[in-house]
Amino acid sequence: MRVPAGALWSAAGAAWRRGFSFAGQDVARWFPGHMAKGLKKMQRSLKLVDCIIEVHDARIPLSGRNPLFQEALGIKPHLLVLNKMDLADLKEKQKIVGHLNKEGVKNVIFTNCLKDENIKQIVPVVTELIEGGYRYHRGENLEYCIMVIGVPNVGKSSLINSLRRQHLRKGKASRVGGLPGVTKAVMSKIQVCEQPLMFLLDTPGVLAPRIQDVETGLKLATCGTILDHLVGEDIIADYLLFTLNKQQQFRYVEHYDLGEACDDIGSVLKRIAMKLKKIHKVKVLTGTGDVNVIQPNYSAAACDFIRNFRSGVLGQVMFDTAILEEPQANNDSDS
Ligand SMILES: Nc1nc2c(ncn2[C@@H]2O[C@H](COP(=O)(O)OP(=O)(O)OP(=O)(O)O)[C@@H](O)[C@H]2O)c(=O)[nH]1
Repeated sequence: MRVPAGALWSAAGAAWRRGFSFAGQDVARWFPGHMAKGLKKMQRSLKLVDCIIEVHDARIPLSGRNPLFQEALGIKPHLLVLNKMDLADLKEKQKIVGHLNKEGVKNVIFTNCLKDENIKQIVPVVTELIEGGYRYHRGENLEYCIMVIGVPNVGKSSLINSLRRQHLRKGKASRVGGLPGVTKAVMSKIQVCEQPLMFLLDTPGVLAPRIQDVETGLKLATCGTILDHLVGEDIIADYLLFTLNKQQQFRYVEHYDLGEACDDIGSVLKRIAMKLKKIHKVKVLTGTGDVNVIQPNYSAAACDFIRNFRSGVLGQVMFDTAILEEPQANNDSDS
């Protein structure tokens, strides 16, 4: 039975954090250097490419994308695929698309690569973009070549596999992983469609995300685009709890049988650990020597909380609602 959100919003809610404290976080450490190399590799293959499909996470449609790639890779027809739509709260979908349009991103498709949702929309849009552009005038060569790019773990390999399932009825061509940075192989050309003949270059997921501030870094981390240990599971779990509460997404309360929502990560993790029976022995130094104390395993609880969120069990979330509310400058250039 689902408990109504209002019932979980106890009087304590009034005392909850209005903002998240980002003090002491060093985002410069969060992104490994190999990502810069990826862009160089992509530039080398660019001559082959007719269109770029940029994949990003639908839960962070307005943050973390790196607009520098456009400069580095040149002006090519561009489609933004906002993947993992099954995990995103898309009540404000039209607003999101409007915001992106104003930023110059004209072509946006929301997808779920695990269930092949909306995947069939991609080839017609890409075909139209290429034929409407410079390529159409090049004549005889009717083979289209597409480059897939994006920050780590947003589903680039899953998209390629999904396109193949939809158009070729073929199985996996591209390795899919649960951790950021799985796609490291040299770029290979993978056929995704027969009519028109279309190939994709599966690129490494090495576009460095753009981190304007610590909060953007935390959004990216919570969505799994940075290895958790670089940021710290405890910090990710705390930011996740803050976001779930702010959006009144209280499924975690039911899932972990907590009774009511709470804004204190320490007590939430303690209760999760107890429920999951995740406890461990810790040596405590006392005046009379070492004593073994049984304590809740906060790290294990944090990992479980984050993993369940990423699998969708704790409900859908939109991390960029605040950006949608901000006034936006009109930057209506081609993208
Ligand atoms: N819920 C959900 N999960 C998805 C979707 N697409 C991909 N995933 C999962 O996201 C994780 C990353 O997917 P990949 O396809 O490996 O992502 P990638 O961008 O190629 O990753 P890198 O190799 O790190 O660059 C995997 O666990 C996928 O199963 C989706 O639409 N919905």
